[in-house]
Amino acid sequence: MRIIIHGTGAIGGVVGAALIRAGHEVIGIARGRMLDAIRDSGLTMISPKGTVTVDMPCVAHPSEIDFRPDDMVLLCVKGQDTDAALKDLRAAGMTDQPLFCLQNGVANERAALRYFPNVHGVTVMMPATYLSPGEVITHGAPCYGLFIIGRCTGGADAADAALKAAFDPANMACLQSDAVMQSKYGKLLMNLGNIVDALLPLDADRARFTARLKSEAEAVFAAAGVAWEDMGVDNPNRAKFLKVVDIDGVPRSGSSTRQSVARGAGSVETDYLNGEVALLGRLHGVPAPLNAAMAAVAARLMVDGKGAGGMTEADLDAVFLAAT
Ligand SMILES: NC(=O)C1=CN([C@@H]2O[C@H](COP(=O)(O)OP(=O)(O)OC[C@H]3O[C@@H](n4cnc5c(N)ncnc54)[C@H](OP(=O)(O)O)[C@@H]3O)[C@@H](O)[C@H]2O)C=CC1
Ligand SMILES: CC(C)(CO)C(=O)C(=O)O
Repeated sequence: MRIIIHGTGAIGGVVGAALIRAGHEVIGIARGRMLDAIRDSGLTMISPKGTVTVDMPCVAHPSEIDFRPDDMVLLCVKGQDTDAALKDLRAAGMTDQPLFCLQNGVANERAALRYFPNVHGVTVMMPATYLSPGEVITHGAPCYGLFIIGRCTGGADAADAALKAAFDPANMACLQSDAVMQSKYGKLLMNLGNIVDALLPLDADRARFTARLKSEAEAVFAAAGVAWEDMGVDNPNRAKFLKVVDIDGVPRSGSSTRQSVARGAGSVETDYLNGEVALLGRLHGVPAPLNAAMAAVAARLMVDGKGAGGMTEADLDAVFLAAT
């Protein structure tokens, strides 16, 4: 089995490095300074277990890969980059190989089913950061991360068993689920605070904002008949496999959305997180003004090109007040 990782940032980088360390054949698809750095000096992964550097064969585009029947593809780009990545994979010759979406949100699997028949969801519980080109970190212990996997349409099959067999010995706890999208909807509730984390200074009180976004989303899910599994700290598998621990000298740098803003990535995933709630609300006639407002604020942030932490709690209070 060969494992192709599309998007070697925080998640793809840690997963790729861990799989290579465990002896797997991995090919990364990377771009920009990350691609140059990996080609020049390898990929360095920092974790609570220490620092390792691996050689990761990388290509700049799927068209450079001769797809084989025994390939599996791990999609690790942010939601806003999914459609382009999927089209590139199809044009490059990928057909019915298993595609695993290691992504937040619930829209990626549906997008992938438009192009491919063999689509699997992955709920990613891993506090990872793209530190600099060629360098990623996970603050997860005792495992680097916890992954819930299964066919996105329900059930689990031989491809899920094969991914589990690769992940578990690579210190990435992997649990098969017959209803993986339920855990992904539960994870989505946690990610509604990503944009709040990106907007506010690090010492601000985020909880009162994220609680309101979450409760609005729960009402939308109820109206839409969406079942979800709580993936928060009370989830029994969290305590067993994954704690966020300190690593000397490298503080956890915030949510994946904050990381995008801080890195000047030029786009954020909010339309596929809070925007998913706004979409579902509109489809089911349930208002979701707070989540819709967060998607709009994120879009504005990209236009204005402002950095992370540039909004005060009072600014955000005003946005919430205007939205309701
Ligand atoms: N980071 C975390 O702690 C967690 C993240 N997640 C989820 O995992 C997913 C991945 O997030 P994360 O790893 O943080 O994101 P990153 O931005 O760190 O990594 C994504 C990488 O994919 C690259 N990329 C995007 N499109 C292409 C393309 N067409 N060709 C080649 N490379 C491409 C990006 O390049 P560029 O930088 O140039 O855009 C970037 O290097 C997201 O859905 C996120 O929400 C889930 C749990 C935790
Ligand atoms: C839950 C959280 C915030 C963990 O880092 C995450 O999933 C993300 O950063 O996108």
